[in-house]
Amino acid sequence: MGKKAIHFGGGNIGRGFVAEFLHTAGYEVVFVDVMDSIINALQTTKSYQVTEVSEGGESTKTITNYRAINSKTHEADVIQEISTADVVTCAVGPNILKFIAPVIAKGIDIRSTPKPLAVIACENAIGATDTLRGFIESHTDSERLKTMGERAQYANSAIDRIVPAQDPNSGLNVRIEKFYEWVVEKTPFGSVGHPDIPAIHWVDHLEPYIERKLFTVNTSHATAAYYGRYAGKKTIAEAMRDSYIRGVVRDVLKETASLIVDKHEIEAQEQQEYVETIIARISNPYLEDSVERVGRAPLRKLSRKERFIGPAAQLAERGMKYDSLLGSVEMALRFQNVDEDEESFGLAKILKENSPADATVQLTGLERSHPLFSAVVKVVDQVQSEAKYVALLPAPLVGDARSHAQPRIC
Ligand SMILES: NC(=O)C1=CN([C@@H]2O[C@H](COP(=O)(O)OP(=O)(O)OC[C@H]3O[C@@H](n4cnc5c(N)ncnc54)[C@H](O)[C@@H]3O)[C@@H](O)[C@H]2O)C=CC1
Ligand SMILES: O=P(O)(O)OC[C@H]1O[C@](O)(CO)[C@@H](O)[C@@H]1O
Repeated sequence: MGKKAIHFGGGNIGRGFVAEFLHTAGYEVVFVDVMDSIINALQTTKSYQVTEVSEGGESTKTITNYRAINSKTHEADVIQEISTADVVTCAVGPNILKFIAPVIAKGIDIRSTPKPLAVIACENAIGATDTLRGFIESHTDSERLKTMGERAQYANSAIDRIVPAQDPNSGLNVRIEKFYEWVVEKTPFGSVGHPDIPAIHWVDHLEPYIERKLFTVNTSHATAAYYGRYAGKKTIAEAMRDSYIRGVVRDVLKETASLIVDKHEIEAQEQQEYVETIIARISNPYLEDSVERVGRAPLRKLSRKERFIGPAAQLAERGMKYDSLLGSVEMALRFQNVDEDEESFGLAKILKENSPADATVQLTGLERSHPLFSAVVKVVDQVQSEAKYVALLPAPLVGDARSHAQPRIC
């Protein structure tokens, strides 16, 4: 029998990154999703295309050998597929891991194949597979947990490839950037050995890779998104063409680079080259990437281990500079009430209903005694005060107040 991978989340990264490389590695891919339109499209087609776009032109790959199951309506089928699969991956968003865990737990529990299942969560989050594993274990009988290692092995990963929102008329086809990086821990596979997926860079220690990625790619990308949206830019490329925003992004990256070089064994020169690659990537004019997509889910992005508070907290602990990161936090706090982004409404509510210190605790998870805490409280206070000021103005003046609130943006 051929190799089989079950992939949760047939969205942009699922189709345009994970499935592409699983397919290239010779796996049959079984997509699992809850969105009828995606499942129907995957069930009624035999192939879709992944097109890499860059200055060098376009190059297209055709993805075949897949099936799809809707876990909302066919959970038992998903469980059966997992029981005989080689690999389970997911790209559903870190907040969805708890919803996919029960079905994975059931599939793992009935496995009788000699080789354990390899579980790799492909989310933008530190330790996403560990998080998924925690949820899977909480849905597994305590007696069965003792032998879990015979049935499943779990490895954390870092994934990097910009897949913007797609043209609604493009069906399953995906337009993406050429660059990609998929780094996965190899130690959890021990003597069994890791799955044979050539696109993966297998490493002993993931932390330097995932911190470097999250605190460079995602910190800079989200900074451009939040400053860009505030300045009325539509896309990240447009934001990055603005000399003020580009300068801010560079300042922020100087701070995260100082942490990465100080903490991990990465040379300053190597980090600088990485920074330049990332700036070029996020400035890519061939990717129509909206500031709303890149800024999405601000509550997650403002949380304790994430792209802003994560590095700023570590810099504060080391007595190093973090003020540019605070600027990104300030702009992220202004990503409120954005259409189709539930978290942006949650953010507005938290800021409206809490004191600056309580809002800081709720949003960032920072301990009140942490050296970064009071600086973030000040920023929260500032954003809350602006909202109160604007709320007091008669409606016709609100537009003016907003334009006065943007003097720093060219
Ligand atoms: N788009 C990008 O450039 C990158 C995204 N990522 C990460 O990949 C993950 C997915 O991102 P995208 O593909 O952009 O999002 P997306 O929204 O395009 O795809 C997510 C998919 O998950 C599905 N889903 C939601 N709940 C589900 C459930 N309970 N069971 C099965 N499927 C479910 C959705 O229907 C959707 O098809 C996120 O963690 C993101 O941070 C990482 C690197 C790059
Ligand atoms: O949901 P998140 O954390 O923004 O993840 C998607 C992000 O990951 C990246 O693709 C980088 O790999 C960004 O382009 C993109 O904004």
